Amino acid sequence: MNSRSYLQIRRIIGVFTTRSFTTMSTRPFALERQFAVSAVRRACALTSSVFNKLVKNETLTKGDKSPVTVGDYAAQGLISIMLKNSFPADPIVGEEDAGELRADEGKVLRERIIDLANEALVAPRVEGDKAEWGIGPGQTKTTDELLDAIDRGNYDGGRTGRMWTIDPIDGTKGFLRGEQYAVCLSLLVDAQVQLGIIGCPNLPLDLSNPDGERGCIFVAVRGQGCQQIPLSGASETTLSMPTFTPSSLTFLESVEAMHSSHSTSDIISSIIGITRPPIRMDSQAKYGCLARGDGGLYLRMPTNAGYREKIWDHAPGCLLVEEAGGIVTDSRGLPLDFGVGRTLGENYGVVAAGKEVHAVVLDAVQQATGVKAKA
Ligand SMILES: Nc1ncnc2c1ncn2[C@@H]1O[C@H](COP(=O)(O)O)[C@@H](O)[C@H]1OP(=O)(O)O
Ligand SMILES: [Mg+2]
Ligand SMILES: [Mg+2]
Ligand SMILES: [Mg+2]
Repeated sequence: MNSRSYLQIRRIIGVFTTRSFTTMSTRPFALERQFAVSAVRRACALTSSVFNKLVKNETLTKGDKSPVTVGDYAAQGLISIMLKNSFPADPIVGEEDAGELRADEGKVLRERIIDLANEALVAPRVEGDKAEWGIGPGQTKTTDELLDAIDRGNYDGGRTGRMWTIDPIDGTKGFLRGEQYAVCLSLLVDAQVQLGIIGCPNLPLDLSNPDGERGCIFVAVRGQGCQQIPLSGASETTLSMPTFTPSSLTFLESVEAMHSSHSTSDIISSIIGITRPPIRMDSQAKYGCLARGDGGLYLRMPTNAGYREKIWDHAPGCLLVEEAGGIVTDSRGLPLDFGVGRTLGENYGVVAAGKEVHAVVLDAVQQATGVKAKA
């Protein structure tokens, strides 16, 4: 072997060794996780600042009668712009679209949303932020760029490939009341949630100390556990659901009786023998609370046959709970299917609980609703 071919072989071996070492030492979805924490932290800062300055005419009512604020639009635009810079090939299933903002009547709202999104984009980078994600000084966008970014959330979803879900403000009614809401982001690959993250700016780090520090991020990567990070800092705590017995359960449910049937939950609760009152809370913050042991059960029982649950309302939270050791199914006992499209399809509700109690709860749900178990 001449010295040139020897060097070529050494170079190939060198490259190969370096590559495999990098792959081995980097956990799957490490970059996506770092990105997601950064994007959700920035969006939480945006929504908190909106709440403090929100005025009455900055909220619209959508076709389904639900409210949407300048904060929802600006936060979706911000995350979408960051995604376009970071993972340009990945499609997005986002809750909001810019249709109403493009019309003449949307002009005032539009200008306010551009200002909010640009303010959030140019905010100084903090540890973990990367310039190539399109954030930091000088990274402003034009009106058209921002509206297009919001509309990149129009992907139809489906069973194959990578896709992100964005719910820029989940629990908009809670947000408007100054109570709980969440900024929610997830990454699905072939309809399986691989990364889920929920930022809860108003949630106490410890629910038993409501006057203590507020603001939590919950994040999970499949196979890597579920962590809580204070919104104010970087330290992480790994969460694991404690063991509950059926009678020691406290359940979590929506504040809004239109979103989840309180009366069905009451029946289920009396079948199980739960005596404690439910913790009522808006948004996917409930999934984060469940993952960290604030109550051992989250029930979401349909109120009208026509409503279809959206994938952005459950994908991140579902992974948080599973990674903390819980089980999430519908009332038939089937896993939630994130591959149907933008919705979960026909609505069989959501039953999320610790693994020791899930079977007992499911049985009670089926007794109360008449839904049959499916293998
Ligand atoms: N009729 C409905 N049934 C169930 N969920 C609904 C309904 N209308 C809106 N939602 C969505 O329920 C979620 C809030 O749930 P919760 O009541 O648990 O806080 C939100 O995603 C909200 O949309 P939005 O994101 O627009 O607020
Ligand atoms: Mg909404
Ligand atoms: Mg939502
Ligand atoms: Mg929303």
